[in-house]
Amino acid sequence: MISVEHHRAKVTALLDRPVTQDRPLADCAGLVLAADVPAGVALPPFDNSAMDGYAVRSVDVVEAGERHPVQLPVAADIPAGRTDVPALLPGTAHRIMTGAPLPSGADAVVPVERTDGGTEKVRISAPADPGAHVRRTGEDIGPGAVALAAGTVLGPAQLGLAAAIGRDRLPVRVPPRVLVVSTGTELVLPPEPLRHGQIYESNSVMLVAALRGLGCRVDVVRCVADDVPAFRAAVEPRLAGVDLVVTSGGVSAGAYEVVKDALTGAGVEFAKVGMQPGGPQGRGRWHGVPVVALPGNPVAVLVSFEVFLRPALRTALGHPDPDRARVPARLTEDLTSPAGKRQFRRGHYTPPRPGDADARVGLVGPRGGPGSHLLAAFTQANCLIVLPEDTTEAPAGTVVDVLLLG
Ligand SMILES: Nc1nc2c(c(=O)[nH]1)N[C@H]1C(S)=C(S)[C@@H](COP(=O)(O)OP(=O)(O)OC[C@H]3O[C@@H](n4cnc5c(N)ncnc54)[C@H](O)[C@@H]3O)O[C@H]1N2
Ligand code: MOO
Repeated sequence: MISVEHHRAKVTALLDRPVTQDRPLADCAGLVLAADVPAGVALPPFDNSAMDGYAVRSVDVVEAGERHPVQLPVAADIPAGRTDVPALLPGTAHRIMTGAPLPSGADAVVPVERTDGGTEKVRISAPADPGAHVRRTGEDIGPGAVALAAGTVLGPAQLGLAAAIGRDRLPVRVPPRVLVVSTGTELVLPPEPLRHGQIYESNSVMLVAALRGLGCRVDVVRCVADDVPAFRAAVEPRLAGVDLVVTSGGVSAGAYEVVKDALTGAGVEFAKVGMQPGGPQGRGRWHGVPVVALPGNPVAVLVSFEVFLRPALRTALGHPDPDRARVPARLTEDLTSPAGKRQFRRGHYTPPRPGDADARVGLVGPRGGPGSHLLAAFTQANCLIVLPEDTTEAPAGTVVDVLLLG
């Protein structure tokens, strides 16, 4: 039996060939930036008004007040987008809109609410300090500064900044193209009615959703029979276009272990990992393509994804924090776990509240038993409870680690 860490390191090494690509911004959300991006322009690129109002010289409105407004001729109108802005002469005002360039000679903006809104001449009833309501060139980011550093996860704000500095593409770590293959002669797809002994296929649906959630492009081959020639015929022709194959089923100790039988000796190693669920696992390369072979039980598939594939893929994608958040929590029920195996139980975590006796530790209760077929219970879970290899009993009240599923 091999350890969770050993298998995880092997799976991570299998995927650690980052590919970078320049992509349109619209296709970068959630991905990781592969290189520093310098600001091509300053932000703001020019001094501009933060308010709809009047650009003035602050010295011209020093005396302005509600009872004694200062009247100035309005010499120009500057909507946002005007590129030929005339200079402001002493003793005059320019009507100006938010985002419009501040005319040279002006050093402040009086909001329209502090004026009578005139267009020929304007009565100004409040003074303005130098710099009032002016957004200075480079105040947000200076030209040439690193706007986004390599390793940044590109969310809406980061993509917005890239657009604002004039980028339409960014260099990103490219998620792999994955082929998901579910195996099992018992598997059928709706609308076919179930005959006794058959079940509806669900593993590939989970894997496709989980992989797409990481940005992977995913193809799928569902319900491959437990027959080695059938498996080869279904998968081999599709290897050329993919960076990773993820299979489910056919890896344990039975008489018809199609994935194990097809890939043993062909570059993929199979082993029992000291964990529950997700004991039987395989990984390696087949015709040079990385293969991760997961067991068939649905809960084992999802737990294996969480423990091995998700962190390995996030590492390959350059995420600074490939792992789920791990927090302590107090068990609300007694749990048991097999000796020598790390158990990942599906749980529901409630964070601590300020008034709680122990405000640092939340509560966690199991959802369903340890059986790796209990998928309905998984849908009620928001975390995995981790019981270490040397734990066989964890009574209610024990503080355990939980992985938050987000
Ligand atoms: N003698 C032993 N038997 C088993 C062992 C063992 O160590 N010795 N390990 C058990 C564990 S743990 C698991 S997990 C399973 C893994 O077996 P396989 O990977 O060979 O998976 P299958 O036998 O093909 O399927 C297991 C289970 O899951 C259902 N299944 C499979 N694929 C799907 C799918 N795509 N959608 C929905 N359900 C699926 C399948 O019908 C079986 O019920 O082996 C144990 N046995
Ligand atoms: O992967 Mo199996 O759960 O350990 O049923």
